[in-house]
Amino acid sequence: MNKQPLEDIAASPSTRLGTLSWVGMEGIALPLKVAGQAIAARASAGVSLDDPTARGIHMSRLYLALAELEDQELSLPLVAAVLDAFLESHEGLAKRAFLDLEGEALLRRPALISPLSGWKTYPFTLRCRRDAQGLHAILELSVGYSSTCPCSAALARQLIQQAFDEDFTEMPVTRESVRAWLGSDQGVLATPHSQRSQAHLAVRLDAGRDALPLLALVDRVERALGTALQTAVKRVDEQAFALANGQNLMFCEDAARRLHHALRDQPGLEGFSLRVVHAESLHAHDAVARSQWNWQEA
Ligand SMILES: Nc1nc2c(ncn2[C@@H]2O[C@H](COP(=O)(O)OP(=O)(O)OP(=O)(O)O)[C@@H](O)[C@H]2O)c(=O)[nH]1
Repeated sequence: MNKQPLEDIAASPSTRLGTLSWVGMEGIALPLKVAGQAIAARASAGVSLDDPTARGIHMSRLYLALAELEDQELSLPLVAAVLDAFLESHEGLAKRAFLDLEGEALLRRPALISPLSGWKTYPFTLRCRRDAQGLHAILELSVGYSSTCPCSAALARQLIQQAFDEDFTEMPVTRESVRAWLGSDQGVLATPHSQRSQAHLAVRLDAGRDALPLLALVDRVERALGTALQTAVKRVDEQAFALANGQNLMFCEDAARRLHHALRDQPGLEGFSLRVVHAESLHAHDAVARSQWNWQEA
């Protein structure tokens, strides 16, 4: 073992002077607890280098401070404590500290009708910064849902009406014959197109609130859209899903407006930006809508 004192290059003066806006590490593997579940996450940890003469920051001090996040439910006070530790361990070097945590929240979601449930992942990134003004926190979250095209539904209904006119020329039409026709393939000879869709949210959190509103946001978004992707599904659930889609026909504009209003009603948000993406089955391209409230792109 080397008994000589270890040279500390980071502490030596830099030959080229200059401050740096961000220095740190990206892609650090880190176990987190989100909504009660242990998940594998990735952290980006950094500080500003505000001493123009200092050669480097102390990467190990940032890395070790992350251990605080390991076994406790992820919350804003916890992140604030880690960012404070970044700054305290870089006194005289850094005025701003940064921490991004990226992972997939794992939530148990109930079936629509049956007593079953299953797991769904929701990709998220929590982007936090600590500076002289305090803590700034942005939560990005993606929620999948189903969207059925209202135009396609109207066109399909028109075809069904035409088929009815052609098939029922004889009068009188009986209730039984119409009922049998409706239950046949001929009764639903055209179906609207629907697609798996994504809502991507970025919300600026009120740093005075402790809990991360991840579960509350997922619940609010899925309720507003009405057509959440399902986990465990029996036929009774599939039928309820078909009904939910029929009752919630949506262009991407409709989905974006629904979410805008739902997020405006969510307590603890200081602003948001949202983007909905309908991966059209009609086209090989996507239909996209965006909306913001009290938001400036970073
Ligand atoms: N600043 C900096 N360090 C790097 C970089 N790449 C690797 N490191 C290494 O990160 C390691 C940890 O740095 P420090 O936190 O300063 O380690 P230390 O000097 O043993 O720890 P302290 O005594 O707390 O300062 C060092 O061995 C550096 O060489 C880099 O690009 N910049």
